[in-house]
Amino acid sequence: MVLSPSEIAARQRDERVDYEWSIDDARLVGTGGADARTDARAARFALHVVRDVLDEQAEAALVRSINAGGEWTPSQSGRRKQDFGPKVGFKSRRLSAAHFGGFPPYARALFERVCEACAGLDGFEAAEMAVLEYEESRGACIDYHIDDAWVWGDRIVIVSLLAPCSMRFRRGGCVVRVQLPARSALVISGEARAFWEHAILRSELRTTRLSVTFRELAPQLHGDRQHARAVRRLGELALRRRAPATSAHRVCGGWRRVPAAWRWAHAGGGRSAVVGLCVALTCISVATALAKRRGAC
Ligand SMILES: O=C(O)CCC(=O)C(=O)O
Ligand SMILES: [Fe+2]
Repeated sequence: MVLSPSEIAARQRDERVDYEWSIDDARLVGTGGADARTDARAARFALHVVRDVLDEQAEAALVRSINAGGEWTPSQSGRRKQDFGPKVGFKSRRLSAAHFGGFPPYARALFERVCEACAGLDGFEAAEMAVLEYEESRGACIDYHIDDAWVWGDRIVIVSLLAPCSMRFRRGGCVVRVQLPARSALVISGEARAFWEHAILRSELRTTRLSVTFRELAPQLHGDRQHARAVRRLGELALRRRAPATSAHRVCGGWRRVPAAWRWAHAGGGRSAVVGLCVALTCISVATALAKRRGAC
């Protein structure tokens, strides 16, 4: 069923919240709407929210880097995004990293800070970093969804910037509301990741908020021959390995910051360049030989 924006807004207004997720003691607090059915659904719901992974100064610097370093593109439901990761064909279930040039320079410090602050991120290899902007004047929001599990792994890490918001989780009619303060990190994994849809309602955003989401690849992609190249390239260029001294921009730059000629060569133009050069050299030698012969005559 496809709902119009006004129908979605009406449903969102009517939605009852059964539980609030209490950040500081990591448990659900019933709001009075809960009953035995919702209790059973919520029994194994768990999240990890960590306050103040950044201080205000670090947050301001990060927002400056985001705005200075990347190009915003319009996304759904009034959001704008900057996406660093593979191209994902959601219908075809194909992944390509041919144009992936790495995360922007600020990503490494942020990722390391988040890994230090949050438990349970051992072995997390970020394959995508997505920055979203929710501007309240555009009525930005994100509708209920579950992040695609064929491409993304169990853990999703979201850093909230500039404004607090609440994210709702829903499963079979049971709704949990989670407060996300600015500068906090949220790790969605386990049941909350696999079975609960999440959303941010229009009505629960008062001022502009940014979020930075890190995703790891689904484990089955690592053994999938069809995606072997893409997986290797993501592993080499995202965050995991240190940049070789001569090509720091490959890890940290992203295509926009790389000189056009380099970008072209690495995007597949290199082979054509070699062929072009060979043709040109052959033409020059033929022309020179002809000229010599003419001179000799
Ligand atoms: O912006 C957020 O906090 C949530 C983003 C999200 O759920 C998504 O991109 O799938
Ligand atoms: Fe999501």
